[in-house]
Amino acid sequence: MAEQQQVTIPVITKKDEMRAFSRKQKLAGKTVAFVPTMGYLHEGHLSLIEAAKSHADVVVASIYVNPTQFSANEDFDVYPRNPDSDRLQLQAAGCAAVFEPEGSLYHQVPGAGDGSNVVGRESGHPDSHETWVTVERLQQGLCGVSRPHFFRGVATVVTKLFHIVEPDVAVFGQKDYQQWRLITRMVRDLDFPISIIGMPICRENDGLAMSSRNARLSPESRANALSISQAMAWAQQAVAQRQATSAAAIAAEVRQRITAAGGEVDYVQLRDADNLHEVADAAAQATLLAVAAWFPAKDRGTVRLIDNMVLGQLPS
Ligand SMILES: Nc1ncnc2c1ncn2[C@@H]1O[C@H](COP(=O)(O)OP(=O)(O)OP(=O)(O)O)[C@@H](O)[C@H]1O
Ligand SMILES: CC(C)(CO)[C@@H](O)C(=O)[O-]
Ligand code: BAL
Repeated sequence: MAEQQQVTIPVITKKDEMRAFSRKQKLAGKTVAFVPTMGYLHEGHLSLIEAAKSHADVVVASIYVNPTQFSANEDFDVYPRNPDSDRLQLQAAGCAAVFEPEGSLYHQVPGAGDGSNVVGRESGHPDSHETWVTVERLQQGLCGVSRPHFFRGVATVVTKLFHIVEPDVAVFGQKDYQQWRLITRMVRDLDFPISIIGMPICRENDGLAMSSRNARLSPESRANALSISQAMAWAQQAVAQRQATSAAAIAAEVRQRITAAGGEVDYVQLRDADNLHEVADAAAQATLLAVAAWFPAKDRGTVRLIDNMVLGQLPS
């Protein structure tokens, strides 16, 4: 019989214990890197842990499916979860501790329902959580259109996590490109003493961007979702060879290819890769080609996938 692996990594569930753990490392002269996640880990997450190890002495990861970044009609309830496997993966990757908050990270009023602050499910209690961090311009557009509560929830929970973990460095994936730029801007604007590192997208062998949500795709959708990376690869080549550089024309072609493969496109947009301003000519600067599209899920509903490629040079 195969021997079961034991979880030996410290699993910290309380905010004050997490803060004490980090402070203890710092008192011992060590630097702390932090990798926030929503769990159901894959190699993309593990690449962030690897990067974190190269930037600090000690790495802490968090697993928390943050309710406030989901609207009521989104996939909070069916978001994939597997904490046992996550803990073992983090342990094997060399993480020093994992923060898995017990219950809600948000202030809860006894007797005020689940107090989860999921938009659309708020208890409405006057003493529940009411403080939000918004990055005014960068939270608009792209994912901010179909997920209007998303970036407010992300900026707020990342702020809370930064106050709890007190890292020197935090690592984010460029798959969530707008999120990475927004957190970089938030840290600059609000003087967090934290360096933000953005790491490249890890892909499956056939090019699909790794994502926890891929687990919810039907086999047919899994095959059809390849149209996203394939259409982006077409765009990258078209710009490199100057066959097409008009942002509008490239967006239209990418949209058409994904739609033809059965995807419902949320957006296809070309933006300045640094500040996400709109661009007209993809060859005039480092240009982000960003895509979001829905494909049918294997159970019910749809799965929203995001992906992107930079046409040209990445911002620092
Ligand atoms: N394929 C990937 N390559 C690099 N980083 C990634 C990849 N997928 C996710 N990340 C990063 O991991 C961190 C945690 O993301 P999260 O836990 O939401 O995983 P996810 O796979 O992006 O989930 P989903 O796509 O279902 O939202 C984020 O900084 C995210 O950008
Ligand atoms: C940064 C994050 C952990 C905040 O909940 C989440 O948005 C994610 O996993 O990318
Ligand atoms: N990876 C970003 C988390 C989310 O989509 O809610």
